[in-house]
Order: sequence, then structure tokens, then C-alpha cells
Amino acid sequence: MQILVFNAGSSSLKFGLFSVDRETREVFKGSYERFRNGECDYRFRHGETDERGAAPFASLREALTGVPDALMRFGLGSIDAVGHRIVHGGAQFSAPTLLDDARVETIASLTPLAPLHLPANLEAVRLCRALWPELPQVAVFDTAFHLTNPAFATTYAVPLQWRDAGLRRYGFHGTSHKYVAGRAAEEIGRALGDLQLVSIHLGNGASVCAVNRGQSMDSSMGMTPLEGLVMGTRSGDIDPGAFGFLFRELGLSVQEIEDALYDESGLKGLAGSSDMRDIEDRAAKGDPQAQLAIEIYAYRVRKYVGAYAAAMGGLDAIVFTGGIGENSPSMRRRICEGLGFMGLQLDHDRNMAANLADRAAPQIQAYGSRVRIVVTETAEQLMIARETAAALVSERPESPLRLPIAVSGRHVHLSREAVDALFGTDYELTHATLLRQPGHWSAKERVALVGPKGRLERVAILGPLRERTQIEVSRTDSFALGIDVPVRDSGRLEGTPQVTIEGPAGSFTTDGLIIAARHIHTNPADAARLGVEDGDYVDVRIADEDRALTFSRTLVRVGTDSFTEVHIDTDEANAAGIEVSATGELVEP
Ligand SMILES: Nc1ncnc2c1ncn2[C@@H]1O[C@H](COP(=O)(O)OP(=O)(O)O)[C@@H](O)[C@H]1O
Ligand SMILES: CC(=O)OP(=O)(O)O
Ligand SMILES: [Mg+2]
Repeated sequence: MQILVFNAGSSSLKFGLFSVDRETREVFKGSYERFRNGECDYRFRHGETDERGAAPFASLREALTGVPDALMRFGLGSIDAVGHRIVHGGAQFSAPTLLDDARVETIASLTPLAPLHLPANLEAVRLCRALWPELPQVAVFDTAFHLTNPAFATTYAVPLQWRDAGLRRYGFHGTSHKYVAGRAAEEIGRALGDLQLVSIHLGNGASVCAVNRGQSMDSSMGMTPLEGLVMGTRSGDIDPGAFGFLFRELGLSVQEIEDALYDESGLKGLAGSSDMRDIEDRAAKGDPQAQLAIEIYAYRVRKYVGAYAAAMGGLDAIVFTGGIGENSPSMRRRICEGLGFMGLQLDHDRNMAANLADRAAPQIQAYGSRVRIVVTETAEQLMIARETAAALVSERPESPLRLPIAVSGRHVHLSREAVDALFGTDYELTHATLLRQPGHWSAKERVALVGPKGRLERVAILGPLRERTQIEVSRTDSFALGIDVPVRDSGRLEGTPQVTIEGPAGSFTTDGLIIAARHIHTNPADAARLGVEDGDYVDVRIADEDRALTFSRTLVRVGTDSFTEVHIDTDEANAAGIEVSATGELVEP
């Protein structure tokens, strides 16, 4: 499948054509940037060709119109779908979404939350819908990755009425943070779920994200991409008291203040240029304004690194990305300076020599530095291509038989009585992540399971609370515990073995330990399309090339608003060669 990807940022238009099959390959890479009086720089890469020059586009929106011609010129007409970076998805969009009129409208209504970005993002959508009305278009949201942030990180301490009107923190650059965190974990050679990482995206827009064991916990941008770091033209953090001062003392209107904070502040406000290359050149020549701008920029980033290490209660690695993070060794050095007290020490030679060619992710910490320092190119377009392909598989109406497979790790469903015993009376679990099944969540808290032969640590708790506690493990886990566990449908707990659950406030011994029988959740509409009914047993085929497998006797469970997906456990996923996600199909009886 060939996917065209648009990434309209605040200062550049990046686009790419990807061939997505089992592997994702970038066939064509293009960019338009440094817009100035009537022209901009462009760069096109295709096979051996690497072409640069000036194009007659004064703005990013004009540059959009150049994309179809560019593709045509390289003979790249065949496109199956378009993926768009959409900067703001509000609370409405938690995953990549196939665009239709209604969804485009919903996104347009979020424009006040990202006035610098959404107009250009939507312009790209409109252009593609006009050019290729028959092609599916998918939106991939910057905000989606951060919807796992806990309420204490997303809530502003303002009146309830404002919060009810939608004032809350979201966070951006999610596609980038998600990619580079994964890339860093891969480079370090540990599971992302084991790492406490700070991801530092320094482009024209810039943000820091606390990626706590694989999930975004907090990020420096807020309701809009204005909060946080010093950026090319944006102020980042500023005392909210400034608004009253600017209004009363300088007579500025709300619009004037906002325009200046978005377009005339940051590096541009401090030193007259939004481009770090210019600022570094001038600082090197002794320009005091440029030198101060660099110091402020680095200091702000360093403060966030410290803050997020504290927020997560630990730090294993930081990862630099974005135009500045990737290309400016001197900025990386300034940011890392003085962080030796928390075990973070840069190696100056490695920092200078960092080479990111071919998706490399070099480590540039000094020998003995407890915290790793990784540099890597971000790959927003690549991620968008992958997520677009995945969204098409799960949403495409003409292929209703593709079933998303969800792999359940070991977890517990607790009763009120169990929560009281494990965490203290009336304790409320913290909802850390929303699961795909409506109303279901996983908690921030974890428990341990104890059997005669061993313990399983950090076992997830899934909500909502239930009448009876149920503990779901795999066959492999049952060996580790030393308990003979039966395979059962969820809720059929009579005669199941006992296990002890341990929490911070005490332990709780109960029956209800099962290996969950594989099943399909679905809703009446999808069930009708699939031709199945509640209580049916069906066969689901996983078409992995190396380990293709058919799961027979899979129970169908129809719920009014269930999200259609097949639930299998980790042993079953391993047997079918599923690493992260997959889809399956019903085998016709
Ligand atoms: N070699 C370099 N040294 C310092 N800064 C650089 C270098 N190359 C690019 N940059 C900076 O990266 C920033 C643009 O980052 P980028 O991620 O491309 O932007 P966008 O957020 O628009 O995608 C600019 O400030 C630019 O000056
Ligand atoms: C959200 C944001 O600031 O994006 P960019 O860095 O592309 O401007
Ligand atoms: Mg960017």
C-alpha cells in the first residue's frame, strides 16, 4: 500500500510517500521550509536523487499546492491513502481516525486551540479531498499520545466553570515523542515499559515529555502549543499575570497579546530570528542578545528535565530530537550541563560526533553515566504512514472481517473488598489509561501475585471494580506461581483456585484465578456484519507469515457498545508471532 503523508508544522511542510507492507519504506521525502519574501527552500529525496533549491512559495499553505506536482515530476502517481498530521484532537480523538465530513468539522472546531497549526493541517486535508476524492484520508493526532496523562498533570487550577468549558492541558508532538521513546528503548536494549524516559523534541515548536514506562505522563505543552519551552516564535511559559499588565499598561488587546506570544516571541522575540542556526552563528560572533537567547533556551529545557525526573520518580534516559535536538551539539551540551548530580553526564566527543544517518540513534553519555543520552531523528511521517495503514485495516468498511487482536497481559479485576484490603478502606484507584472497551481503564497502581512457587510483580489492575475479584494469568504465569489454573470464560469462577494478591496496604487471598478463554468482543452492528451471535464459537485466523495460526473455539460476546476486538493472552500471542498488534479474520465455517 502506498501512503502519502503530510506533516504541516509551524515553520515547515514535510511530506513523504511511503510503501507500507510488512515493512514501512520511505519512497519519497520532501520538504518546504524557511519561508521568506515570496520564496522558500525545498528539498526532494527519491532513490539516489537529493535535490535542493528555492521554490516560489511564500507560505506553507502555498507550498501545499506544490506537492502534487512534485510527486508527478518523480513519476509517483499511485497513492492508496493519505495520512495527515493533525496537531490538535482535543479530548475527542484518542486514535488515528478515518476522515469524513463530520470529523473534519469537529477538527475545524478545535482551531482556537491550535491557531498556528490547524488551519494548515486542514488545508492539506481539503486539498487532498479535492484532488483525490476517492482516497481514504486518515488523521493522526499530536495530542493522542498524551491522553494517558493523569488528571493531576492535565488539570489547571482554575474555576470549575472554566474547566467545564474545556480548559485543560493536552500536550503535543505526541507522534514524535512516541516514536523517539520507542527508538531510544530499542537502542538501549530494554523494554520501553521498563524505562523512565524524558523525550526532548526541539524543532520550531518544542516540547518535553515524561514517558513513564511507555506512557506519556506529562508534557510541557498545555491546552495550546504555547506553554512550556522557549520556541522559534513562541514564548513558552509566562506568568499569567502578564496578561493584565499588557492590557492595562500597554493597552494591548487579547488578539494582539496572543499574536505576539505565538509569532513574535521565543527566539525571535529574544534575538530577532526564529532560526537556531542564525542565533548560533550570531552568538559565535559575540552577539550578546543571541548568547542570552541560547542560555534561556537551554535553561528552560534543563528545568523540565529535572522536573520530569522528579515527576516520574526516576530517570533512565533522555532522548533528543527535532531540528535543534538532532543538529545542535552545543545546545545538547548546554542542556546536560550541571545534571551530573542526577547521574546524567554527557561525553563531549560522542556528542560532537553523533551521526544520525540511516535512522541511527547514537548514545552520547559519558562512561559511567547512569542516565543514558540518546539522539535520534524523529520520524513523524513514518509513524503517520504506519498508523494510517493500521487505521485503514481497522476502519475500512468494505473489509468487515478484519478483526483487531488485543493481547491481554496478566491482570486483575478487583472487588471493593479487595481494594480496601490491598490499598486501604475506601481507596480510589487512579485511572491511568482508558482502554478501547468503553468505560474500561487500567489503573496506575499495581499489585503482586503470590503462589507457592513464586511471585509475579507489577500486575496491572483493570477497572471498573467488579462484584467478584478475578485474576487472569497465562499458562506460563501459572507455572511461575506454581498453581494449576483452569481455562475459563470471564465470570465463571466456581471452583477456581486461590491466590494471594499483595498491595501496599495488605494482602488479599481469594479464589477467581483463571486463564481467560479467548473471546471476541463485538457490538450488535459488527456482529451482524460478521454474521455471528452472542455465545457463538468461531475460528479466527492470524495470517502472520512465519507463524500463521488459527484459534478455534473463540467465544463471541456481544455487548451494546463494545469495540470489536479479539482478546487473547500472551502465550497465544507468542504462539502466533504477534509482537505488538495484529489483525485476524473469521474462518468461514
Ligand atoms: N545544524 C543545525 N544547528 C542548529 N539548529 C538547527 C540545525 N539544523 C536545523 N536547526 C534548527 O531546527 C529548527 C527547526 O526544526 P524542525 O524540527 O525542522 O522544525 P518544525 O518544528 O517546523 O518541524 C530551527 O530552529 C533550525 O534552525
Ligand atoms: C505542536 C507544534 O508545536 O508543532 P511544530 O513543532 O511542528 O510547530
Ligand atoms: Mg516539528
